[in-house]
Amino acid sequence: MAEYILEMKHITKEFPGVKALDNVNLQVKPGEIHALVGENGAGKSTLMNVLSGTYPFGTYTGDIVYNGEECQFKTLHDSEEKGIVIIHQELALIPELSIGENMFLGNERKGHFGIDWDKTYHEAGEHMRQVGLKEEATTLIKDIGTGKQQLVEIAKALSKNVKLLILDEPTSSLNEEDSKMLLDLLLDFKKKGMTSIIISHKLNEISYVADKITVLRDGATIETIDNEQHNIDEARIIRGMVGRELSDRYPAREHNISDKIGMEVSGWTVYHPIYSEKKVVDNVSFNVRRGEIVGFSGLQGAGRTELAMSIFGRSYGANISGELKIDGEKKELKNVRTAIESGLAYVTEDRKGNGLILEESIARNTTMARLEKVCSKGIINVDKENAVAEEYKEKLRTKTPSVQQEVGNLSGGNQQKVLLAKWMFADPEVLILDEPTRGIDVGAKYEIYCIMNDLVAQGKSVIMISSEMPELLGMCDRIYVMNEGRMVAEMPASEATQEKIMSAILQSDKK
Ligand SMILES: Nc1ncnc2c1ncn2[C@@H]1O[C@H](COP(=O)(O)OP(=O)(O)OP(=O)(O)O)[C@@H](O)[C@H]1O
Repeated sequence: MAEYILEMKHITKEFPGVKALDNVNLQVKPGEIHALVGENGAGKSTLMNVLSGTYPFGTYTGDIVYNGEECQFKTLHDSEEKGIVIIHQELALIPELSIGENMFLGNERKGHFGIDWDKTYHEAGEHMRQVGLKEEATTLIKDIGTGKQQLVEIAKALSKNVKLLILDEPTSSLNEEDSKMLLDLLLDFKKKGMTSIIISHKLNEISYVADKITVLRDGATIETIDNEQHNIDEARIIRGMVGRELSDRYPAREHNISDKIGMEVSGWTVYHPIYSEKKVVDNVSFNVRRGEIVGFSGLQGAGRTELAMSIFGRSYGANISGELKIDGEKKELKNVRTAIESGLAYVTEDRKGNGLILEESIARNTTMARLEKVCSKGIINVDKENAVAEEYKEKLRTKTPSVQQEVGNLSGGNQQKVLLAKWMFADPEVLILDEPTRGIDVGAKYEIYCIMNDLVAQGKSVIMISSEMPELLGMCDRIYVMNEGRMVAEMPASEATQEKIMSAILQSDKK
């Protein structure tokens, strides 16, 4: 057998104005789990898109040798035929179709009279068993959580006879339990001889699963570290990624919490927009002071996003009741516009669905929530708009050749930065951040934390919803815990631990 199952040699790929990959090399041995790490915009996704034929042969330079054979993939289908399957950051499943239908979409199991449904569901069931997915193959995708959807994608890859599985940030929207399950599944596949490449910003997960770690920086290969030989710690990976030591993950802050309450919510109840009997948020009360960062912890489905969105101008839910006060004054925020005018901002976890217009420029997306701030006499002052966008580009170190670039062309993490810029420019008094560092590299995370510190230093209030407990513990003054739509605990961050938070959740489950 050849030493390497995959060799990518001298790969260079350019987009207008950006050299996304500059002479990149990657060597992967059969049966290993190979991690690709690097800052946002380093070129990780682009490299995998070259490999999978998403960027066809001819649009890049360099060679791909797979199983000893030189490959010139023109489509995704070409690479799949060789057993190379890529699972993207944003899952490509169709919510209204069943697990089985999704699994064989475009690759249907045919009988004499069209699709053979018995065969479809039988085979789907087999692959679901291989990934430990305990559901019926006829269950609709929209009725299962993200963790299980990710397993469906992997089962789908198995149905295509995958030999080299590529996962682009597979755990970014999974909770800790689902992430662990997925990583253990990869380790299990490895024992059976499968090769995987995994892109992730979660360095603890990389240290846990990866045999080798290749670091990309600014479109170039920096190094490949052997985790088996050296048992790599996170600090070592960070050094490779950002080219310097990052001694502290969370910037220090002078605690200057005022007695004044910035926002107070009492008895907040929200019903599901379609299943009108279902309470998604149940009689929740909380507050955040000026100068304070308050964290919201909980498992997926705890109702935190729904709570935040329903407060933010009734962007979610039906039959919303409860009282909301901003700076002691009772408010009725009937829509997003009144919410923004009342000094509230919500940075969504779903940047594509809710936050950004991908076909628009970075500049327009930055000013969108408060266009009037760059208008004179009702007309947008383009110079002013560009200057604002430039300022935030510098502040957040957004990687782009120009603020005129369409947001859709940015890497995932850089899109997140534009979303943050948009809401910072809105200059809110109360800022709700929903998973603000998802898909963000370690260096940029630090910068986002610094911005949060700046905001509270100016006397604003910040609420952070996060599924990463270390981040909540590292950044917040106070932590609320939600479970199944209810508020189940509140504690000062100084007294909080991961165990205490988990036990509050588990205790409330028993009630
Ligand atoms: N279609 C495109 N048009 C123009 N530029 C692009 C396009 N796709 C990617 N780029 C640019 O190429 C560079 C590499 O992007 P890529 O998505 O590969 O980064 P990444 O390492 O995967 O980042 P992240 O961790 O944020 O997902 C970025 O500067 C990005 O803006």
